Amino acid sequence: MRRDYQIVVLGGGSGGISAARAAKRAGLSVAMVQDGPIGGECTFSGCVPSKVLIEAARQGLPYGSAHQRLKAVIAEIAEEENKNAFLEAGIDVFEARGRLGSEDGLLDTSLGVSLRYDHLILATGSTPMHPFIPGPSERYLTNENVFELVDTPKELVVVGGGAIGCELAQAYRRYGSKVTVLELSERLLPAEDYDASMLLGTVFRNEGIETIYKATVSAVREKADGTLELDLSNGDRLSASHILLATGRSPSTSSLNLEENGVSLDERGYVKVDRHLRTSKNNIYAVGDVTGIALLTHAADEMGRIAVHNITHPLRKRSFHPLDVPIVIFTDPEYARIGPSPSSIPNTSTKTVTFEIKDSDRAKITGRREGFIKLTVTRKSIFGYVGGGRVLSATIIGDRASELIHEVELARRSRMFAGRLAQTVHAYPSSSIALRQCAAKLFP
Ligand SMILES: Cc1cc2nc3c(=O)[nH]c(=O)nc-3n(C[C@H](O)[C@H](O)[C@H](O)COP(=O)(O)OP(=O)(O)OC[C@H]3O[C@@H](n4cnc5c(N)ncnc54)[C@H](O)[C@@H]3O)c2cc1C
Ligand SMILES: NC(=O)c1ccc[n+]([C@@H]2O[C@H](COP(=O)([O-])OP(=O)(O)OC[C@H]3O[C@@H](n4cnc5c(N)ncnc54)[C@H](O)[C@@H]3O)[C@@H](O)[C@H]2O)c1
Repeated sequence: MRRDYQIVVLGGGSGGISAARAAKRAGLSVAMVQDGPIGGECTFSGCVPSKVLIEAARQGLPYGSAHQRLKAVIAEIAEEENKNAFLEAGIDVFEARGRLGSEDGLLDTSLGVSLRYDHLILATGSTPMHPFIPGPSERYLTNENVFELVDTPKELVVVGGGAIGCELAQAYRRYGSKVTVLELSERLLPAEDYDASMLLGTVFRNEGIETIYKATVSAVREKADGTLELDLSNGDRLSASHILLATGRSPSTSSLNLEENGVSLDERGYVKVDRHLRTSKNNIYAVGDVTGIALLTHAADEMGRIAVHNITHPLRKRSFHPLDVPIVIFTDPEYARIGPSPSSIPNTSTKTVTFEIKDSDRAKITGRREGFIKLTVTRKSIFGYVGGGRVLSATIIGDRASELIHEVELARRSRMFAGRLAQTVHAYPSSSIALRQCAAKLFP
């Protein structure tokens, strides 16, 4: 059987949902092919369950109640985003695996139905990367099964001190697990700001989370009582009841017939796209994790809309700008960044001012004193540093960093004079006054 559509979206996670809805809004006939529940990783094994656990731990709930809440929140979101809701919205849904067909413009599905498309949007996401560790691999947890745990792990070893590792290590520690983080690099969040990483390392130590740097697991043995014994690359040994792998992601691009159909992949297997999100094949776009660009839900969501816009407005294309995507890591204190990564900022043509959160009255009131804001500005064309210059980037670690970052994002996006942040009246005693105080340091 064959069906015809203007747009076919392969994958029903954050990127696919956004693309399918945008295509429908644009009045196109659209089908989504999804081999699991609509919502993908974010809803079922990513943002939503992890953030419920983190927030419930912050509120002091016991793990059992947190786990019930996690299930309830997922169910509530799935209630709004499911096959029926999409069908009602006029989006055909095929619950199937899809792959590019041998004929141009054709997607084959495991249901035996082939879908002819004018444009295809790839949104197949990514899966956890599994480093090779000899041992009982069926005992290794990833984000795909860790949220199924109904009891707190007694002794949890988290392999990888990146976004997932840091968020979950802290959450499980707060539920009472003995937690050890193993990180290959010399610090937590190695891609992020050095000082923020040092601060988080101190917070982790104070909370009783052990951190072992420049180390990984080289082998695991399961003892008769079920305990796991871990050999570390530095020669040490650890024992644990559970191991969680959080060592990065692999793109879901194998067995899609992509290269056979002219869609180029990069050396890591991610789909190569140009700034308009078009692949090396004219009528195929890609959005979300599968592009390897910014592995975040809000990035996938934005990419979905941009891809559809570019398909429907070929003469007025929009670009996707990864540097305009905020990064937030929901540790406590929260970490947030907008703009170029700290290591890529040239310090010859920029100025950075830092404000310690402890110096704000809000911090004195709440007692949440840890953290800082770093604001980096660059010269504005013609005006140079007049008016404070142009906002280039910001790093915030501290209470409510996840909220504060968006004000800087707006300033950056609108190429605002940084001084406007210092001129803007902020309510006393809010957390965001700290941002105004930080910007004021541009005018000593
Ligand atoms: C623990 C964790 C916490 C996270 N927390 C956050 C957070 O707080 N904020 C944030 O912004 N991001 C967070 N992320 C990242 C976020 O979850 C992802 O960036 C986002 O879900 C990617 O969306 P996507 O649509 O690209 O892919 P996915 O959500 O993976 O969707 C792709 C879908 O395509 C389906 N699929 C794959 N191949 C095929 C095929 N051949 N046929 C049919 N269907 C197919 C898959 O089953 C999948 O459901 C987190 C991730 C993890 C793991
Ligand atoms: N709050 C959020 O937005 C959020 C939360 C979680 C995840 N995510 C997304 O999910 C993606 C994946 O998260 P992640 O934490 O798996 O990846 P990551 O890239 O953030 O971190 C992986 C970490 O594991 C380390 N590592 C790699 N191999 C190792 C090994 N063999 N032994 C020890 N350490 C090793 C790396 O040095 C790195 O620090 C992130 O890139 C992020 O975009 C976002």
